[in-house]
Amino acid sequence: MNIDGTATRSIWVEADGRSVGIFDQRLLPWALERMVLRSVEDAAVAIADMATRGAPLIGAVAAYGLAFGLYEDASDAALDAVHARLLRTRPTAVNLRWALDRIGDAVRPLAPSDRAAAAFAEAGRICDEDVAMNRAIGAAGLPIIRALAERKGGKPVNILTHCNAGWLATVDWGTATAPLYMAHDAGIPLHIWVDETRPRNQGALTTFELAQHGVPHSYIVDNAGGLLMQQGLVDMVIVGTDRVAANGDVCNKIGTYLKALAAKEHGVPFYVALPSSTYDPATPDGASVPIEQRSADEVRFVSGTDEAGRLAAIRLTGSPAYNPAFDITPATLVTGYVTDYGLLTDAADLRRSMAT
Ligand SMILES: CSC[C@H]1O[C@H](OP(=O)(O)O)[C@H](O)[C@@H]1O
Repeated sequence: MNIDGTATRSIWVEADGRSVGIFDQRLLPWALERMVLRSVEDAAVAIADMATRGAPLIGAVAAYGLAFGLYEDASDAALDAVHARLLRTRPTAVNLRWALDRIGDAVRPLAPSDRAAAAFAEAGRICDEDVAMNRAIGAAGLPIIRALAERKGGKPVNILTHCNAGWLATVDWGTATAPLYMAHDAGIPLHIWVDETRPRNQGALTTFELAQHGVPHSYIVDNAGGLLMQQGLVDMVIVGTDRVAANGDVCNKIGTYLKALAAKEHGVPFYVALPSSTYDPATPDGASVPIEQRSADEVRFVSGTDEAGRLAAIRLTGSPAYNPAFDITPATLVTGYVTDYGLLTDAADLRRSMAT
């Protein structure tokens, strides 16, 4: 997508051909700073601290991280150790394991001297395929929005989204946002309600993306969605996901479940956008997904950037805090899964289409 009219991805190969660049998402949307990742630790710390984030993107960064490790030591033991180090960074998004396993499977049969370059190339393919999957998700979601627009007879379609499942969370396009960008580009009038998504406020990243693309939107507090649905101001909800279990349960950013409950109550269709790399047939149900517990300080402090673009934090309370980063939306609350295989309706449909 674009920043100030210049096309960019969220991750790119640097000129040396063996390091990668990313945006430091802790500083967005106020400061646009790039970071170069050259080592396993660079990649691991960037993922754990959420300098880079979003299920598909952390998979891509981890894939390059594994290649960085192999440049240092391409033995079987090093491969296993680096795989384990990167896997420990964040537990919930299945894309991380998916990408690490894919690189491991691709290079293990090779001679150690060939492994690093092969891993780096495979990480590039993961990135390119992610872009293609997100484009396909956009194409699958576009008819849903077009149908709503026809029903509204030219009035803007109001769509609520939670967290950032945009191009910053993927390699390009985004999952939940791909249909929004395609609908906007097709001339369909849209207005997006963007949940702020405490405590990390990924909604601010979504506003940055939508503003850059010229998509009308409003930033709302996390608790506003219920009222807006009650008042008929939401035509559909679309969110991304970090893992979809075999039974169709959806793990996504904390707060998603409440939006799904409100949507069910008010008859608002609730869609989940995912690439096949986020479907995990090995996890039977939502209760089996490991929910990341992040630092209590993410709740106790509000973080942002100061006038100079430096990270700054304001303390809200000294009390103990609890910070589960994700929740589970049961499959029964999901209207449909917008995927690179098209619009899928239930767990059986997911299994048939996506399981390899
Ligand atoms: C398309 S990304 C899915 C997902 O990633 C986000 O999590 P985080 O910001 O913690 O990495 C969020 O749950 C998005 O919906």
